Amino acid sequence: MSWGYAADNGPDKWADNFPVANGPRQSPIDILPGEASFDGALKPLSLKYDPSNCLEILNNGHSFQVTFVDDTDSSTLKDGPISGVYRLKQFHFHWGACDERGSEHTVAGTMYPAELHLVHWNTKYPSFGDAASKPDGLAVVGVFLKIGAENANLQKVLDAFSSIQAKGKQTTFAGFDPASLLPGCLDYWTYDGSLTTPPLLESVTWIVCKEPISISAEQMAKFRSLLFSAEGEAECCMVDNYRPPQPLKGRTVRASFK
Ligand SMILES: CCCSc1c(F)c(F)c(S(=O)(=O)NC)c(F)c1F
Ligand SMILES: [Zn+2]
Repeated sequence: MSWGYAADNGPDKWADNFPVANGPRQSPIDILPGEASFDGALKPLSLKYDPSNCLEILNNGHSFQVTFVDDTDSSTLKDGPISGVYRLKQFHFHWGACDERGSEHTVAGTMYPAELHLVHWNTKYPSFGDAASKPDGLAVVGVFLKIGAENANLQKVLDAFSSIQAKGKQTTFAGFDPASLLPGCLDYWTYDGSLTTPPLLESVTWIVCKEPISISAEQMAKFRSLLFSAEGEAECCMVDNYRPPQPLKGRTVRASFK
């Protein structure tokens, strides 16, 4: 049976097939602002995305993701805590069955209803797949979602959900600007971590934005209309697709802000 988020294949079982689940730099973590070290050497994030790189939206059975053409340096992440150029590969979300849970990172124990992940790979390596196995291979920008005003930019993504309700469904999705999902303030925490889904590779420089973006309760409910299950299978709502916080194991979390 493959991994998932249910009792019999969820986060507590992942170590059976992916022993790195108990490794030294696992994600997510609980971020304690009072214990983060301000680092004046950290640069502001430089995110430059080209909406024409946006390719398609798909339900991969664990989340939905929007994938980007990544054969040139037209949608990139630079500066911040990283060196070199990282290319945007895809973005996806994690969310809960109710507004009280759903994010992967927590802030002093506070869970948000959802968390956006923008996945980038280091162009010092020839491909995403190659980078994904290197300690400095990936950089993921995490953005918390909180319940509030309707998010018109996010609505463009939600409007595509009818075409990707079941696992394996995908449809073209063009001209979307992922920068429209970023908060106004790009203050961030950063630490060395991992993918939060199997294979849980310890190759991610995490960049978690302090400021959340807003989503309305109705929009959040729409996330929960997606299915983990494929067409023809017993319907299983796609909810609670988040891994809980993992041990810090001596890692330092740095802050780009005072
Ligand atoms: C080899 C995975 C294909 S790309 C991908 C992904 F699909 C994903 F879901 C996460 S995550 O661990 O869930 N969130 C940080 C990633 F990090 C990724 F890089
Ligand atoms: Zn993720």
